[in-house]
Amino acid sequence: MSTAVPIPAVRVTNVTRAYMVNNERVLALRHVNLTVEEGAFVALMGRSGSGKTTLLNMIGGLDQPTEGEVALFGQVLNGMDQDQLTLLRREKIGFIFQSFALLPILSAWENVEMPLRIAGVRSGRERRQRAEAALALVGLERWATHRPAEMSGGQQQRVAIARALVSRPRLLLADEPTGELDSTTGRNLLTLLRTIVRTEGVTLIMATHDRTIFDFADIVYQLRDGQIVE
Ligand SMILES: Nc1ncnc2c1ncn2[C@@H]1O[C@H](COP(=O)(O)OP(=O)(O)OP(=O)(O)O)[C@@H](O)[C@H]1O
Repeated sequence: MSTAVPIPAVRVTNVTRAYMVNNERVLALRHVNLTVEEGAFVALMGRSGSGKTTLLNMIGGLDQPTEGEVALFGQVLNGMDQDQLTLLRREKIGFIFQSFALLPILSAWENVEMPLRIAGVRSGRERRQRAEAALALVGLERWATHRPAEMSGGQQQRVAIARALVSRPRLLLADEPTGELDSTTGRNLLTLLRTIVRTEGVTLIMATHDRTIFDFADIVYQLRDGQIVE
């Protein structure tokens, strides 16, 4: 009798990424192996330039490995064309950035519904309801009609989290999401993200150099010079 082994959310196998800089080969990642189980909150810690963003970009299908393989939920990304990668990102991944990346002329709910517009959800009513539900998840239901400039940094990042969640992705990728927040707001945001991982069953991979992550993540991997060292 065979026991079913769960398929991990992310499997990175022997990934190397080389860039050419002034005719020199720079290795942003060197033979990285990483498995992330579904529903886990995993942090990638390391100094600036250690390869965190490059690794997140590989996992999100935004960049291709020079060597090695990346698989999401058992689907190998290598060899997919841009259309397939775009579809995979749209359906499976929510992205959160350090700079929030909200559109300033749109209200909170209009920012949050944008991925649904892009994905072709026709019904305005459905988009609105889903955007409001995502805003409620981050505690901003009363801020739906406000524009980013009327909100604090922490609130703007929560809008960005709602936007990342509105398509109900199975994987969230966050690059330094607390980088522009003061430490109390940063801790509140990490608490919220951990709650979302638990209640929504989503998998979260976060790049950070903020050491408070040790209080929140299930597993913290250290990157140094393009390698996972512990
Ligand atoms: N597009 C690129 N072209 C050339 N070199 C790059 C490129 N992207 C990254 N690198 C190099 O790869 C290495 C890893 O960069 P990466 O941005 O992944 O690090 P990081 O840990 O995310 O840093 P930070 O915290 O500053 O974002 C660095 O040496 C960087 O200069």
